[in-house]
Amino acid sequence: MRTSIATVSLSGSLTEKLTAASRAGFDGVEIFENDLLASPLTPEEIRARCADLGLTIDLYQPMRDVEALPEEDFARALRRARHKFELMGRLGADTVLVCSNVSPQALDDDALAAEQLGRLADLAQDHGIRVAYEALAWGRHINTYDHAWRVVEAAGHPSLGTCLDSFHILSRYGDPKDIEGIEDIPGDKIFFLQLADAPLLGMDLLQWSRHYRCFPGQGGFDLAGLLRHVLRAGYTGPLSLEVFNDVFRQSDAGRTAVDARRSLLVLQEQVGTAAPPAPTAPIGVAFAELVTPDAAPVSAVLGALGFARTARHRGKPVDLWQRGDARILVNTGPAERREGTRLAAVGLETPDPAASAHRAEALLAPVLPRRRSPEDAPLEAVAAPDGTELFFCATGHPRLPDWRADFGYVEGAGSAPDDDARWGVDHLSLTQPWHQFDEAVLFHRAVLGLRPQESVDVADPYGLLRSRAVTTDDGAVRIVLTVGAAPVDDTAHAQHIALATDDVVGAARAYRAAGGRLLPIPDNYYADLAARFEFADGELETYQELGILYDRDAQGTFRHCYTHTVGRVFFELVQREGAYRGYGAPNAPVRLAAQHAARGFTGG
Ligand SMILES: O=C(O)c1ccc(O)c(O)c1
Ligand SMILES: [Mg+2]
Repeated sequence: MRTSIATVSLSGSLTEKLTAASRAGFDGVEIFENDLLASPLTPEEIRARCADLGLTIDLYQPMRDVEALPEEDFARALRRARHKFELMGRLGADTVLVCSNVSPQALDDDALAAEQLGRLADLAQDHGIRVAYEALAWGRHINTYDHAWRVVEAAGHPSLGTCLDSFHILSRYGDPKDIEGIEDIPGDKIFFLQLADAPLLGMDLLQWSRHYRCFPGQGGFDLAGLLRHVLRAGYTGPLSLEVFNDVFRQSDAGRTAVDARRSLLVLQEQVGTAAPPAPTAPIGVAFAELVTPDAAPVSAVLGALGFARTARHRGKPVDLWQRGDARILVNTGPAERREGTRLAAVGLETPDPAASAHRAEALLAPVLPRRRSPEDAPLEAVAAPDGTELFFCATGHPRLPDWRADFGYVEGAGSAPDDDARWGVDHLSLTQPWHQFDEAVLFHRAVLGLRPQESVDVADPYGLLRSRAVTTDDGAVRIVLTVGAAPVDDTAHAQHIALATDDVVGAARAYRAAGGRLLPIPDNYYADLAARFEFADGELETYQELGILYDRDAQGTFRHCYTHTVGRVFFELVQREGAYRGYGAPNAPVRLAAQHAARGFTGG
C-alpha cells in the first residue's frame, strides 16, 4: 500500500520536511496548511519539489469550521473554500480534509451539516477536488467516526467522503466492538486514512491529540485492529501518518521520518500487507564492548570482579575478558580515544545472524560497514538509535562462523573461558537521548524481536528517570532502555552491565577483597528494608556491610550491588532468584542518589 506522512509530523521548513519524507521512502505527503503558509516557495514550486522528490501530495489540510453554520457564516466558509481549492489546483492536490466544526456558532443539526457539506462538495467537484470529512474527537456536535459517516452518507455526494483518523476514533472508543462499524462504510467512501498512536493518558482530548500522538506501535492503541477493519471495508488509499508530537517537533526530521516509516512497516507486517524478513530474536548476549581511552581502570574493575583477560584481537587493540558466559570486550582503538569509557557495542547471540541482519535492514536500521580484515569472520552489524553498535553473531555454534575466531588466546590466562558457568550477563542498561526514547523502544521491538515491558518512572534526586526493558520471553536477553534527567552530572547518563551470579554476597566480598569498591548505600535504606521484609539472622547486616540492595515480587527475589563508575560505565552484580521479573526498580532512587553522592568516588 502507498504510505504518506503529514508535514506536521516532522520538524523544520517545508523543504526539510519533504526531503526527509522522501529519503525515508514515503510515497506521498499531507501538506499541513501552516507549513505552506510559512514557506517561501510558491504552490507551483512546492508541487515541482514534491515531484522531484518522488512524492505525491495526497492531502491538503485542514479546512475548519465549515458545516452546520447559519447561512451567512456558511457563505463565508464557501468563499474561503474557493480560495483554497484554487490553491490546491496550483499544488496539484486533489483531496482536502475538512474537520468537524468546533465553533460555538455550529448548530446541532445533521440535516444542515449534510446539506452544507454537499454544497461544499459541489464547489470542490468543479475544481476536481474531493472532500474528506473527519470527526475531530472534540468536535462541537460531530465527534465520532460513525456520526461523521452518517452525515456524509446523508449528503450522498460523489465528491464527499469521510476521513478516518485513528486518534479521534480510538481516543473515544475503548471497546473493540465500538469500531466494528467501520466495516459498514463503503471502502470507496473512505477518502483518507490517518494513523497515529498515543500513550493511554486519560486527559483532555485536544491536548492529548495535539501533544502526545506518536507513531503506530509507540503508544497504547490497537492500530492493527483498526487497520484491519478499514481494509475489510475496502479502503485502498494511502496509509498516512498524522502525528502531532512536541518531541518530534524539535527532533531531526530525517530520523523522525525513518522512525515513522519503520512504524508503518511493522504495522503493515501485523496486518499482512507487507512481509519483511521474519524476526529472528536473539538468544543471548554474546558480548558487551566497552571502548575506552585507557584500559587500566576498566581492567582493574574486571580483574577484581574475577574476569580473566583470555584473548586479544589479532588485528586491533581489543581484549576479551571473560567470566563464565559473561564476555566483555575492552577496545582501546584510536578511533575510540576521543570519548571517555562507554558501552559502545553489544553482540547478540543469534540463531541466524544473516537473517537477523536482513530483517534489520528491511526495517531501515543503518547497516554498519562490516568489521572485517581479510582473516576476520564476517560480522553483521547495525546501529541502534542511540548509536550502539549491534552485532548479530554466534558463539560456539557448530555451523556458523564464531566471532571469537578473530581473537588469539592469551597464554597463561588467569582462568579458562568456561570455568564459571553461573556467571553471565543479566541485563544491559543503555541510556537514550531524551528525544529518541519511543523510537528506541520500537526499534528494539521491531528490529530485534524483543518484547517491551512496562515503562517505569524512577525518582532521581535531580529529576526523573524513565526506564523500559525490552526482553526475550525467557529473559536470555534483557536490555533496559532509560532516559535520564537533565544532567547535573553524569549519573543519569551512565550505562551499565549487570552481571548475573548465583552468589552475590560471595561475589561482592571477593570483589572487595580484590581491591574493588562497591557503591555505599545509606543505613536508612536498610532500616526501611527491615520494616518491609523479614530476614534470617545476620542477613540484613551482611547486605548493609556490602551495599547490597534487595527486592522481592510474587515470583522471586533480587539482590544487587554496584561497582563505582568508570567514565560512563558501571557494573552491577545481580542475583536473581525464582522468576523475579524486574530490575530492582524500587531501589533505583536510592542507587541514583548514592551515585550522585559518590561523584567524587570514581577512578580505578
Ligand atoms: O488538532 C487539530 O486541529 C487537527 C487538525 C486536523 C486533523 O486531521 C486532526 O486530526 C486534528
Ligand atoms: Mg486527522
